[in-house]
Amino acid sequence: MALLEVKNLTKNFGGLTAVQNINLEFNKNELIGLIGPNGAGKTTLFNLLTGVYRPSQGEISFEKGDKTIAIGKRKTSDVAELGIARTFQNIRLLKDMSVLENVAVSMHNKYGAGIVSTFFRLPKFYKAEKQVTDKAMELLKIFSLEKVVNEKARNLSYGNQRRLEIVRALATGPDILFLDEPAAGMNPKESSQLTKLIYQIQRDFDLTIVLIEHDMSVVMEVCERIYVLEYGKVIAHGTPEEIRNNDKVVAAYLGGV
Ligand SMILES: Nc1ncnc2c1ncn2[C@@H]1O[C@H](COP(=O)(O)OP(=O)(O)OP(=O)(O)O)[C@@H](O)[C@H]1O
Repeated sequence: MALLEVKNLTKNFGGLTAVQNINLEFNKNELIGLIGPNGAGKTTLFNLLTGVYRPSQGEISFEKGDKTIAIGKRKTSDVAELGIARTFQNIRLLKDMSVLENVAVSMHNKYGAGIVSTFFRLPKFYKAEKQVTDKAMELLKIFSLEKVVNEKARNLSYGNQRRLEIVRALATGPDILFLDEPAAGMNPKESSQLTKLIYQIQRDFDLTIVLIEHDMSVVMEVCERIYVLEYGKVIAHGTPEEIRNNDKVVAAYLGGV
């Protein structure tokens, strides 16, 4: 059974159909690429899968324990709490908070000590605080951000801001992580380091990762399966090898690469 399954998903914006009758499946522990030309509907699909947009038609179901949960009508915060995390194309950090605070805020729900113990600073509060800090530091180390924990997020380099975004998403303890162009704006060295990290965290954290990425070297190197979108429709899916040799894909997207 797939971890997340999409059936006949459609999203209309007025007269424009951004996502049209899409069917797809993401399995547990898979690293999946989502590619396609500009305007193909990739971000709209992410927004549908994470509760930002309501589908015009179709179903999204998520397996949680032994339950199948319909995502289509849930709020973003509910979807996140179920174990579906994401990053955004345009970085969305708490820019005036420190790196550590950015991660701690993401973890808040998971390790929250409750309003009473927080207010009266009961032992439970300090225990929860320490748990949050330890866990945040552990994650920040994986992304080589441990030396900048006290910096304001706005002062980080662009590459580090992108990495912090991923740490914040990971800090929510997701089952599935959607990364919207994580290597955008990075230089080739940063992008290659990030590729290795994505590969590593998918394995170490037992995660399903779905990646939108224009950098073909990243997608082809790490993804086990790839879906290709064009004009809101899935025009191909398969292994990197199959996608590389698919005539429709070459014509639509890879031709110029
Ligand atoms: N909120 C919205 N209102 C109206 N049209 C929208 C909205 N969001 C997206 N669209 C349109 O839907 C289509 C798909 O856009 P989307 O951003 O999902 O594509 P994309 O594949 O992510 O593109 P890119 O690679 O450039 O980010 C585009 O024609 C876009 O203009």
